[in-house]
Amino acid sequence: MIATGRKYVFDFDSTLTRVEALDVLAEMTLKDRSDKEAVLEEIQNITNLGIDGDISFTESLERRIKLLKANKADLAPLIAALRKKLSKSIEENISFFHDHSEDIYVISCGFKEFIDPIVADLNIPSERVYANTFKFDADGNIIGFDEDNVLSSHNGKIQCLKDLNLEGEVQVIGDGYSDYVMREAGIADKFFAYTENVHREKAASNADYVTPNLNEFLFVNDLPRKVSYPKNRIKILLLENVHSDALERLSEEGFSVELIKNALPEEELIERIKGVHVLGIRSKTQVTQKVLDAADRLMVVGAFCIGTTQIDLDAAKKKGVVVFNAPYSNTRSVVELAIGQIIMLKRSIFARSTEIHQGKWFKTALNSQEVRGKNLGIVGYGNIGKQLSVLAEAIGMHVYYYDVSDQLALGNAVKCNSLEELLGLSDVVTLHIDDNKDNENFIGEKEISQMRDGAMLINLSRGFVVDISALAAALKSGKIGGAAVDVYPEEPRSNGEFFTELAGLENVILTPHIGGSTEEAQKDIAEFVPNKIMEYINSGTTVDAVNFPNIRLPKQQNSHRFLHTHKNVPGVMAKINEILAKYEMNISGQYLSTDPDVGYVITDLDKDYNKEVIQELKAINHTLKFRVLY
Ligand SMILES: NC(=O)c1ccc[n+]([C@@H]2O[C@H](COP(=O)([O-])OP(=O)(O)OC[C@H]3O[C@@H](n4cnc5c(N)ncnc54)[C@H](O)[C@@H]3O)[C@@H](O)[C@H]2O)c1
Ligand SMILES: O=C(O)CC[C@@H](O)C(=O)O
Repeated sequence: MIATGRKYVFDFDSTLTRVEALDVLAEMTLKDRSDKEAVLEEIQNITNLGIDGDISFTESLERRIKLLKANKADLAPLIAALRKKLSKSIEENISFFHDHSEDIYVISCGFKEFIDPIVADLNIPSERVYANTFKFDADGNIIGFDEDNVLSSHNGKIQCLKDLNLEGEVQVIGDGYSDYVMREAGIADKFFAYTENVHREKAASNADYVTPNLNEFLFVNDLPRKVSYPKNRIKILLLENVHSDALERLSEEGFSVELIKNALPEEELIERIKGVHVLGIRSKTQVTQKVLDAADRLMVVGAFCIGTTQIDLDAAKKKGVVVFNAPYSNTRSVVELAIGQIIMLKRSIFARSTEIHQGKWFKTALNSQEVRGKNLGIVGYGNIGKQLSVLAEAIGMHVYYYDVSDQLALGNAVKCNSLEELLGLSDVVTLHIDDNKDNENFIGEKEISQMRDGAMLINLSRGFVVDISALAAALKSGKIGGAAVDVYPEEPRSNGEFFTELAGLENVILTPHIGGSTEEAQKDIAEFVPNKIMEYINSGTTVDAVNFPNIRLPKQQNSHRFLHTHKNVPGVMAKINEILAKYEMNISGQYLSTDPDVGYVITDLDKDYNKEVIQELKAINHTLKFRVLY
């Protein structure tokens, strides 16, 4: 795999290190000066002008050294600071520098006095470091640089590389235009614009290849590297305006993330899903069988909400696509809204408020009651229902609940054995059943007729749960005294026009599916779901996946991890182990999790093995997905 005769020429500042060394030196030497910020800005401007070739490099160097007012004594702390500033992916791939030491050169317009000790840690000896050197006065003050060094002159890197007369393919890796010029002059064969620390447009637009980190560079060159698959190659598409923290978190991890404000219709999603590894959605995007069929790379769907019926979970599983959601992040937000709505409905507040908006004063106690001592009927005693139960009791309500599954009563809440019983008892009925499609028209004409006259209805669960026409009729007739509705059978994909039969009816609070739309909930979701996604991508862990066998995996210890997802049919596990045995793999751990449809086998192995084993494992009948992690 190792290409013979290839030479790698690295830039130093902002490539091997995350910083420009002279900027760091300036921070040190100027730290007690009142004009520090202004001088620092000037130095940085001059640095950038020099890097982009907008002023001659010699001029940039002269001007910066004058402003720096540095001394020999400043170099030791500078070196100590730079040691801590190696670029992240350079640090991760130290073994590349050790294994290829003979073929690696540093050509920098920085200074050997600080570059040599830093790159020595990377096993690059001083004789393969080409850089400027300082001039000092008798007191050790830095007063200039060796002007005879080609690297102190404009485009000096060209001459330096020419003089080296390297054999074989020469690849230059650097962040600046001054690195590209070696390729432009025809002395280097390839220029990789290195953007891990800074993206310089002039360098990137001319590059043969833009590499966001060393892992990508090594991947492209098919060289051994720290990670099996560079994270920048993992494409994440986030829809429906999920909180920007999610974008930040996933981008910081190194993934390539795109954010779109709206949900996409099926045809558009089918186009956009190609090449996407992770899809992030909320409640509006339908991830159908057709979408999943079009998804050629999809590994994970993150539902940035509670509900997951918008996703064909079964089809996803059969394709080895894992789905995560955020089951608790917005629970409290929904509960608080429900409490507010119960009070607002019982006091007819929206009717009174609307009148004043229309210029009408109507002070009355008509249809205005306290909630204290009233009966609240909670249908669906799950995460939301239970929390609401506790808060409603705290404001003096009597709580009754009904759930299809056996749920323990909290506080003094009383369990009802049937929906009819609950409906007949409640002054306010609030729906918190799950988004199971069997719950369609769960509350219709019949159920409404079983409610107390003048009782209120709240729906914060799913739109299809209530027959809207039946509700509208009951509100008009006065059978129902008021309603709060947050969810609708049909909801638009993006903000704009919307119409419902309930619009304009008195004592009806209508909200656009915002039960979980609080800053707190969205921020929490933007942490919870990306963490699940990253855990799965980085380690294979599927804890809390909603459609997949759940398994928490131990940390990989200096091993490669094979993750094999297959249809749960007899013989696959045996076949996997037969192949591992055939290749005499040294297994350090093996984990299995299954459900009736899918088997998920994870094997940790010694790093040295015949790579043909991968092809054989992928070719096993009934394999749904296979990947290697390291
Ligand atoms: N409006 C919003 O913005 C918003 C925000 C969050 C959640 N939700 C929705 O709220 C609902 C509840 O969320 P949760 O986190 O409490 O869910 P959950 O799964 O914890 O609880 C749902 C409960 O409903 C029960 N249930 C299901 N069908 C039932 C039926 N027919 N009769 C009686 N009980 C039934 C279940 O057994 C379960 O205990 C979900 O539909 C969710 O999508 C809406
Ligand atoms: O934020 C959303 O789009 C959905 C909110 C809510 O219905 C949920 O399922 O969590």
